[in-house]
Amino acid sequence: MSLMSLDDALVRLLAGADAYLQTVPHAARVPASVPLSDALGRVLATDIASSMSVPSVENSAMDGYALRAADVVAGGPGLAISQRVAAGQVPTPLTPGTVARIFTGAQLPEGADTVVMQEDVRLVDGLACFDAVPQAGAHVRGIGCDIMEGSVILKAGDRLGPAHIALAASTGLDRLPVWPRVRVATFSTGDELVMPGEPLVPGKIYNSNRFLLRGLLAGLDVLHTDLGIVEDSLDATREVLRRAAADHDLIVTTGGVSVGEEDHVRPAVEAEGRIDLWALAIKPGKPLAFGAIRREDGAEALFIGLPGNPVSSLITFALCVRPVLLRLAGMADVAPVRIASRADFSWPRGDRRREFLRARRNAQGGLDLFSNQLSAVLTSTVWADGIVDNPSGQTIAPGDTVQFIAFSDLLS
Ligand SMILES: Nc1nc2c(c(=O)[nH]1)N[C@H]1C(S)=C(S)[C@@H](COP(=O)(O)OP(=O)(O)OC[C@H]3O[C@@H](n4cnc5c(N)ncnc54)[C@H](O)[C@@H]3O)O[C@H]1N2
Ligand code: MOO
Repeated sequence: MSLMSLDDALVRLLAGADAYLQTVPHAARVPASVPLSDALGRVLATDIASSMSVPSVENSAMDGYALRAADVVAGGPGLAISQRVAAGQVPTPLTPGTVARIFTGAQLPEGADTVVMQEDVRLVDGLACFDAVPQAGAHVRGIGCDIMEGSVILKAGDRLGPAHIALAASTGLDRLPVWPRVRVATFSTGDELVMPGEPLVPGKIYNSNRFLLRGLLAGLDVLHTDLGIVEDSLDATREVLRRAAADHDLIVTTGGVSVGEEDHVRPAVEAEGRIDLWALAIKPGKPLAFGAIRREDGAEALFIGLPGNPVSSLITFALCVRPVLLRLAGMADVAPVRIASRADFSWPRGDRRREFLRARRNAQGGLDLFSNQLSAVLTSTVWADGIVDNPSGQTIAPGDTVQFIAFSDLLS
């Protein structure tokens, strides 16, 4: 079997996602305007420019006294306190030669250019006395020091996290335009699978991949339909694929994509659509399949078949399904961040395939490696907090620099 490089496969997968988006009827790709409280995890459909500056008026960064720096004489007799401004109040212009008592976030009186924090002010007979002349402009938050009116604060394609939504809120926006959620159907194949809670009769194993996919998809904020376990037969697999294609953008399966006679997924996809690529030069995850399933109306749903070994499922989801989902959701930049890191382990035999080794950051700033890297050993994925992206044939000695991808960047 000839294996495709991951980079080539990603080009094809993303081209497939882009081509799919072109086939979606215009009416189904209209951004929805959602309230901020529903925007978390959604992908922004347009750039957002702020209609106001933040802050919109000069205000104080400290509890203290607002004044004109030029009025202060170090060790002098002190200045009268002419007004008190709390946050939310509107001050009057500052009487020359006086100070205003002011609190954090309160608007600066016209004529004041500086705030002195209260710890640096002595009150003597009701006058504010200073031991030093403050630097003009100190502790003043200028108009627009966070956001200038008209500037772009959020970009089309941004995935909206808590900070994005808070930034929009700070400019008074109460709704944001987002793309529709991607619709994903999943099923597991394998007559050996039973669900947790059921008795484990001889020959069976528990279905862990179902929960893996559920969790991974929940983290990506898609509309997920879990079609359960499908028996190992060509007809049953074809029937579920047909059904799923009708109202989903992407179908993801686990298991049944290798070369055994009981691996019905690829033949079923070929019968109901087409396979565009199969088998990658990566370990784990070699037998990944990508293609499409025909719909009755002539359009297609995308298909990705993940290998059944649980670690292979997780790694191929992270490396291949996630970028496709993010692209379908409206994001341009879908590559995870690789961090150059120090290996505190040795890996004496590189593989012909590019390897993704389960590793964990240690307190010394290096990486430790899980002792068992078999693709059936799910324990490795809980122990690890990311993967080392190890090129084909590469051995690793302690102290070598390797490329690390954190699960936090890869699984959500
Ligand atoms: N002769 C060859 N055999 C295999 C090859 C090969 O190139 N030649 N490739 C191996 C590699 S690499 C992988 S990865 C697996 C992938 O096989 P499949 O995708 O067809 O998956 P299955 O055979 O159905 O299952 C593999 C393994 O994973 C377990 N499994 C499956 N589904 C689940 C699930 N939902 N939850 C938990 N565990 C699951 C299954 O019991 C098997 O142990 O093929 C190799 N074979
Ligand atoms: O590619 Mo398989 O996923 O190595 O075990």
